[in-house]
Amino acid sequence: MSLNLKGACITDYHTNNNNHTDNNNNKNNILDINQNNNNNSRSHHHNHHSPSLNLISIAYDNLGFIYHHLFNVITLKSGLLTPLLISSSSSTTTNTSSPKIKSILNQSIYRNNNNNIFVNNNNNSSASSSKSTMESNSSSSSSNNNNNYSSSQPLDSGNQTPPIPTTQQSSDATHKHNHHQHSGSPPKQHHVKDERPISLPNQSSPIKHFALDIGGTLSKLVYFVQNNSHNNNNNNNTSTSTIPSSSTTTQNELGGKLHFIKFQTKNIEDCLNFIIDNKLHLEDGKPKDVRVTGGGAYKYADLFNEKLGCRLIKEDEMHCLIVGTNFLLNNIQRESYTYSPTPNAITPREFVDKVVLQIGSGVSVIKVDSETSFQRVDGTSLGGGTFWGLCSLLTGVTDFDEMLEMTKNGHSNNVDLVVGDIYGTDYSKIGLSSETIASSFGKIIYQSSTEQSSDSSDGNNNNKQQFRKEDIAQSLLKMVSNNIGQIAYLNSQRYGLNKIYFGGFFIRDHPNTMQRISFAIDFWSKGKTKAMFLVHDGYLGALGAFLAPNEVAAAPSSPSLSSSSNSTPTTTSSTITTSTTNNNTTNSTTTKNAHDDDIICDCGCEFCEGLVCKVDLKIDNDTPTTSTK
Ligand SMILES: Nc1ncnc2c1ncn2[C@@H]1O[C@H](COP(=O)(O)OP(=O)(O)OP(=O)(O)O)[C@@H](O)[C@H]1O
Ligand SMILES: CC(C)(CO)[C@@H](O)C(=O)NCCC(=O)O
Repeated sequence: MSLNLKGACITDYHTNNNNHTDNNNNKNNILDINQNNNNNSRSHHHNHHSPSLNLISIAYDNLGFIYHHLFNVITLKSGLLTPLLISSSSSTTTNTSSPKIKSILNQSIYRNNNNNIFVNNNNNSSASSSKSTMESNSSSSSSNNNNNYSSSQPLDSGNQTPPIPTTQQSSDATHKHNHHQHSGSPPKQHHVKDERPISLPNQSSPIKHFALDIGGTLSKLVYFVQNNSHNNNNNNNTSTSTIPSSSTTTQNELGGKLHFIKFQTKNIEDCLNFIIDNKLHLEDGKPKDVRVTGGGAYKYADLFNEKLGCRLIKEDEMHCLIVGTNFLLNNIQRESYTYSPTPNAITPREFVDKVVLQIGSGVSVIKVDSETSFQRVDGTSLGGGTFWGLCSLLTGVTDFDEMLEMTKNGHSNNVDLVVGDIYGTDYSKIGLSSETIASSFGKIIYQSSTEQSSDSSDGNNNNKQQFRKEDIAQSLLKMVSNNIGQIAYLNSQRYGLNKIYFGGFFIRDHPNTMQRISFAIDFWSKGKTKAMFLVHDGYLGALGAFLAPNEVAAAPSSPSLSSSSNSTPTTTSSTITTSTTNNNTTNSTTTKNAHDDDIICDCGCEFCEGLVCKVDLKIDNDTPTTSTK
């Protein structure tokens, strides 16, 4: 199947109506100041969040097959696009009287935590709040449990129709793997539909290596699978049950895919077993070098050597992060998107100075000056690990996906102290609405002490049980995301940059998370700074390590990144600046700028829509890089 994505240049991803998404929240968060503050430009910006634009963003959704079908069916074929665009720019209200439009507005597109997309009809709710939508998601998805990928799924299953996932579905390979641990020997087949692969249709030479980013929480693996000629252009589930060995790839087989999978770092053995089972580490039966970034490159170097017999080549984390980010922005047309729909939210063709925030366990803030130069300028320990850890402590839930589900059904104002609780009204003089969060979790002690004075028999603080897990989870998510948003904004101001890219597994396209961060940036910058998200947000570093042999920068206008970055992990105050050289690495060539032509996926994989890299990666695995330690 050939997919011509011509014209689909807007890469907004928006899952719901912003005016509705935070239905429970928008009365009590820091960002709602502007709703009551006429002086704030965000009230204007809110107009962009009209249902019509949400629809446009749905229509332009960059995340897969639903985009394609919805866009064609709803907008192009029905001719709805133009009227809706006009409506969105000229009015804050949308004529929703048409049954067709009504049904579309009640339809939400979701990309769940497994990066799969599905449509949900909220026909019973004209105000399709996140809560009601996600509730119906749960029910719709549970009815589709049979469609889950299982660990018996063939590894190279890129030609399959995407499943309708469950919202509770575990998304990392560890869980899948653990199901089989009792057997003593790990299964040879693993769940690998974890993240969306990137198609490399023009890849002409074999890629023999793989790379890892071993972080404090998750270990991310990137590997290449050459297209199997007899699987090509074939949508049925007949792929081989194991990854074709890299040593079996030949120059005759054009094209292939980059695959992405993650494991919990605390179960690093799972990752090693996956590599061993699929012989990723062997070439002609002999162990080859493996490129690893993240703290685990240091911590687990010996383990890799012992278990795989491989030499571990350490790649600098910040360096890989920026290499991976730049590569994606340069080469994957549909990689970046904004949560808030704006007309110019397209993947930039030219390099833009930017701030990149990596939200992993902790947060790194990196100022990127050019293709070849960057600095880590800030960081905070209040990151994804904070949310996960505190949420687990306070709610007893340990699964990250379950936590995020809980946030959707929470009312954080039950635990957060808002301005109205303190003032009894707005504090409009300084622009604070009564519903602005004055103190995250500030209401807990207030309510606890009130309770205690009336019932002092509870000496074990059991009265805290009155707080719902969902409310706590939502409050935590807001607290961490608002804080990250504020730090991001302040750093963008510090350097006069108006684009902030967010990476790291904390994001994972989660609507509430993106909404909080986007609103924070939007609010503080009065709409001038954009929060951008990336489809492969969790894999930036791993991809950077994968590209490290030659660090291909695909756009001909851009020089190849040649790094001389510091080889030691950075601290908050430290700076890494890559040297600026315009020398393309000898073997690093590009065939075309990915943006020059329409993106046509010819591999038959619906997952590849818009995630096609036209570059022919000439990676010389034998050439050591400057970042090799
Ligand atoms: N399935 C999941 N399991 C665990 N954490 C998840 C999951 N999905 C998302 N997360 C979030 O992602 C965070 C980890 O993100 P990421 O993998 O980017 O960081 P890391 O590389 O492990 O950390 P660091 O870069 O700080 O060493 C977790 O702290 C959690 O907030
Ligand atoms: C330590 C790293 C770089 C490891 O990825 C990350 O977790 C981080 O940036 N933490 C924040 C540390 C700080 O700057 O306060």
